[in-house]
Amino acid sequence: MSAHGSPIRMTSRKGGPLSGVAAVPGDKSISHRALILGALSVGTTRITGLLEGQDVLDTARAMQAFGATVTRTGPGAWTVEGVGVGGFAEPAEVIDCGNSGTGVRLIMGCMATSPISATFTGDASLRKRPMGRVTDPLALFGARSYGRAGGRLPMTLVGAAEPVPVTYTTPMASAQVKSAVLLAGLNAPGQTVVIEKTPTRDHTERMLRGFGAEVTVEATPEGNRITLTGQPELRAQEVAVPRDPSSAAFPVCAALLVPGSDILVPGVSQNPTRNGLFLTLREMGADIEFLNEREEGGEPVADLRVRHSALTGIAVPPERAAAQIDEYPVLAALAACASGTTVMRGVHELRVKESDRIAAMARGLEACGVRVEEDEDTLIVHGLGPDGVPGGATVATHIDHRIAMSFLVLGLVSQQPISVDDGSPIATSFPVFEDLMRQLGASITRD
Ligand SMILES: O=C(O)C1=C[C@@H](OP(=O)(O)O)[C@@H](O)[C@H](O)C1
Ligand SMILES: C=C(OP(=O)(O)O)C(=O)O
Repeated sequence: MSAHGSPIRMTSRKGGPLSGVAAVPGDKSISHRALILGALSVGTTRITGLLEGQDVLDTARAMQAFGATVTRTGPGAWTVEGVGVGGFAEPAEVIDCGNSGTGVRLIMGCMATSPISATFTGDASLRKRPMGRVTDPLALFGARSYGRAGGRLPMTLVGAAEPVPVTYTTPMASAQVKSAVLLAGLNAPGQTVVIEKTPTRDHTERMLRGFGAEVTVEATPEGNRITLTGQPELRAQEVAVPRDPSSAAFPVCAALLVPGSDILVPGVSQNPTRNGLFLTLREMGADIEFLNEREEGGEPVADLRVRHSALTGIAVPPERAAAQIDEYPVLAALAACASGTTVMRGVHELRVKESDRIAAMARGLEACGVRVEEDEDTLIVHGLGPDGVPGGATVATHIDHRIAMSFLVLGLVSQQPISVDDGSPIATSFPVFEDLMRQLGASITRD
């Protein structure tokens, strides 16, 4: 599943206002976790609203390989018959996680404390990404890993036959690392503790509790101290996956940029560990109304009414980085059309995503005529104001869905169209992106 086939060149160009309802698909982070926790539970978990993007489909296939029965019963409707904590079978095949850092790192976590081994691989993007950040803490449980230089995939992980519980302070703000440790802790006796200096998305903690595990979170001077009591019996659940705020970011930013636009984006998570972009956009002058605030699938959600707005560059608070980590590419594209400068600091984690997102955005924006500055931890975009971005370039996306979608959004307002060399990775997280954007009135074509 890691082959992307032939590249799909796509182009976006200026057109009329965007209007209508942008019902974006299910949350990717929660979809992975629903399948994984379903596989680790006793009984049949029923999931609705599952994101049917390639990243999540790869996790579904992996759960089958470890012994769970995963069945699609309708659009976004899936069941998982779990094998219980500690019940994973040794897979007979290589686990190919495609483009998904979340998939591979969480799955490594949940097999690391079982007496089985598995070999993991992924596409050319995932094979470049660092896995030491999960295999280091997993080694403390007793797991061993054999990968390529620099802790790269392909990699074989040998699970601990007699795991011990672990107390681990995450060295970087990463929900994937936190989650890998907590999932490994499920099959270790006693209490596994993760301390994180900066809070990151908390779906694993919320969902583990929902599946019946004992998880406590305590605020300490060192940061959040998350304690999991090992070897629980997880019980199958009904999971209604809320819509993905990281996907919502694309139609939201497009509507803010295209003159005359007025759209509604229903059911967007307002989980404080995920809503950083919306706070940032409001500080830039965005007209976003949060309507009908409620709870869905255990997450606070709201319907967003978004209207075209005059935007001003700001310094994004670095402490907000984790809560909008996947939204920096589209924020950088939007910042190019703001008046003034947008400063994004504390963003070094962007360098180890599907691509080096600081470099990919900087090179792409420069090709479109925008002045940027970067250092290891910073991206600064000098906005050209509405109508100021020349465009007229073909941007390299480096097998990165968010780079592709960000430049397709920018092309809706640049003076000349913008093309991306390969839009096929969009299917990893937002398979209906083109249709949804076209229905709103955007001009996005395949060349
Ligand atoms: O746990 C998750 O579901 C995710 C965590 C983040 O990655 P890091 O843990 O590398 O920050 C994020 O970028 C990714 O898209 C999804
Ligand atoms: C970083 C992302 O995903 P992952 O790490 O799961 O590949 C993303 O979707 O932006």
